[in-house]
Amino acid sequence: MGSDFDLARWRLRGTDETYYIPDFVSRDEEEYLIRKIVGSPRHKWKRLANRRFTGGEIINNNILVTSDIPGWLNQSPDIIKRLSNTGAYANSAHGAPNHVILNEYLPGQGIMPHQDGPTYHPLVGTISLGSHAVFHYYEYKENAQLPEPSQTLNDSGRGRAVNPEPVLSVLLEPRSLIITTSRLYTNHLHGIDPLEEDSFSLPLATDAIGQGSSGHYKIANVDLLQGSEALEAVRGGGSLARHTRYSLTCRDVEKIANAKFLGKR
Ligand SMILES: O=C(O)CCC(=O)C(=O)O
Ligand SMILES: [Fe+2]
Repeated sequence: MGSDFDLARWRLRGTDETYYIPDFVSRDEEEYLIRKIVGSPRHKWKRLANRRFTGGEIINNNILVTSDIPGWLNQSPDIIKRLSNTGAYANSAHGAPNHVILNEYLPGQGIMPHQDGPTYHPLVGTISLGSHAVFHYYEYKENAQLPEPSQTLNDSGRGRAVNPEPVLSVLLEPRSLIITTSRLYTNHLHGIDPLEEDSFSLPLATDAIGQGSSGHYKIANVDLLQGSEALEAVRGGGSLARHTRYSLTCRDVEKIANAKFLGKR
């Protein structure tokens, strides 16, 4: 993937802020990366519920203490370089991700709708390995400031009610990359439902009239899907069983501290 990568080609219809790139890593690379993830020393990851972190620790004032991206992510294959070659990180402070969060999901596990917050340049690249997921983006309810604890997500969204109907849903195939930027990053939330399988509904006949092949499918990237199983499930109103999924979420932390200086405090 050279630096002439055509990012615009992968933009999701109807958005200015989301790019879905299927087969961002090959099957061999996927297998290699999963092997490295599963075999990497657990003490190197900061653990939080079903999430593991690498690539440095963020301390309370939004500073990355060390940049510690493991060799299997930035050597061969050099996923970090491949991400920066998409051009998506061109305007971020370092022009490339310097922080990676690894999430691990068993079938039936998801992640509550949340925002990633202001620590990062407002752009995240998410690589899916091992299984698909359906990623939903949500918006806050207009003028709603009432506390709704069941829908309170993280500090950035505390007390704001969320519209439970997603504004955008994307099927993330294994080996794909999704890039979320700008308003969808800063104003919306994102999450994955805790399901063992994802079911897809057919578009209503009335909706489909004049809408072309992808008309009103709930899955916004139906035109960009590569796998026949995924296409069949979405187009045919079928379902896809989830397997263990690993996601690598790659961001640019804007302020990097001098680790030695911090250590002496
Ligand atoms: O696993 C994913 O695809 C999403 C993870 C996520 O939203 C996060 O780490 O902030
Ligand atoms: Fe997130």
